[in-house]
Amino acid sequence: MTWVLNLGVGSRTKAIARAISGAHPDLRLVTSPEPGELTGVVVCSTFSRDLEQTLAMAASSNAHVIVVSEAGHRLEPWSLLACGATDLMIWQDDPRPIQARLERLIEVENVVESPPVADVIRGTSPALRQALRDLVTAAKFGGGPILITGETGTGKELAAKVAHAVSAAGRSGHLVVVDCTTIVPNLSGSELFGHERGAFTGAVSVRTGACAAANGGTLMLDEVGELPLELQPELLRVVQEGMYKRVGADTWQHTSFRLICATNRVLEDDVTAGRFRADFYYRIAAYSVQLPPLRDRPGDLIPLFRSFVSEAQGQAEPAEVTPEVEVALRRREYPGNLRDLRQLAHRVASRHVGPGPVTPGDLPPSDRPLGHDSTTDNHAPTLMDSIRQQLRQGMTLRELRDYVADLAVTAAIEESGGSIRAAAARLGVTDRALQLRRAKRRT
Ligand SMILES: Nc1ncnc2c1ncn2[C@@H]1O[C@H](COP(=O)(O)OP(=O)(O)OP(=O)(O)O)[C@@H](O)[C@H]1O
Repeated sequence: MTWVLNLGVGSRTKAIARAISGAHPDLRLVTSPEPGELTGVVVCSTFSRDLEQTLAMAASSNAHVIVVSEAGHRLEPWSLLACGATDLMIWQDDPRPIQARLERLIEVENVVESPPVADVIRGTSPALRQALRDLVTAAKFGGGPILITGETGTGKELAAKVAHAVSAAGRSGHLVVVDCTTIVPNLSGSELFGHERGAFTGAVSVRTGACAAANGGTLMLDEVGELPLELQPELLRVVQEGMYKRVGADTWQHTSFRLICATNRVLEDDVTAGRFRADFYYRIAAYSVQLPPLRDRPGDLIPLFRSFVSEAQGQAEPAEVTPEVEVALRRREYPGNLRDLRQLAHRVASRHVGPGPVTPGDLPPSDRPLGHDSTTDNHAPTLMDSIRQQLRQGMTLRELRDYVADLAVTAAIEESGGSIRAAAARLGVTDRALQLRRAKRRT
């Protein structure tokens, strides 16, 4: 569902909103949205003091907001984008530019929700959703190399598979994955370029390398930060000109593929330290997509655990978990991100016998929390008690929502060691939205 949000009161504002709503069959007008209504794509007029609040609400609902402004109305585009707006457009008495933008956003969302993406990279948290939008936009609507970054186990290889599947390259050729940690420099990149018979000791026959195998498809260089420095200019030539020579050959070969690179390193630092070539880096980083660590996707933890358990047991329905197990899972750390979570779920699946939920005894001893107290969520009754008390004192639903949100903000900032950026990522809002919220609550 797509929405036009008409927050303004002036007749001109309403006229604009009506014109926009006529621009797309799915668009609807709402005047005072509730968080649950902010699904899909939202277009709103800007004449509202509630705009920042709406943007914060939209960010946590995975909704897009295109802010439509009248010509001459001064707005701060960069701060609005930092607050979570998707774009800022000037109303020119023509709904078509807005319609075109909407159609693109809807197309990207549809691809993000389609089985080749959603069934492979599971999860619905705002941080992951944004990364998937970036990935789909680069893969489907851009043509250059894509650099996927993220901590170990965040799904970079899966993301490369998804990018291959949704890009034009996925329709004809194969996805060829090369793990750069396994490339032996003194074979001069035979894995990538192939070699002629007798090119070096052990080259008993001609070999076609990954560049040939990926022709018409996608070449993924996993752990690209480990690619030997001396091979980078040759690969740069392949990416730019589509030409390369097999090791020991005189003749040029032609190839054409989409390059996707993945790394958990900060390549800019490697460039500065001279460990990675700057020209190669800027070529492979035409589009950059950063996958969030699991700690920044708290809403995905339990659903993914449940689906990993059922996957390991060959069950269609996600496994249930008891509240104690849920608390223990939430308090655990996952340095290997999704890989850790999946392996833990598989260990649990080997012990758990259904029907019925996963129980504390299903957690292997080495995966159990230390001590008795940490297996129960002592905060839940306290919060409920305090909500009851506030209700008795006459707090409205809106005030209660703010009250709980304030507690969540405080907890996120505390747990992030005072870092607004990390807290904002955990809460699924932008840094600016969090700063604005705090500033507003202080006044
Ligand atoms: N969103 C996800 N949904 C389901 N499974 C996932 C998701 N992300 C990662 N996984 C699983 O986690 C494991 C690690 O994923 P993957 O190998 O793609 O991560 P990576 O970032 O490439 O890791 P590394 O940097 O260590 O190579 C795999 O078993 C993968 O199936």
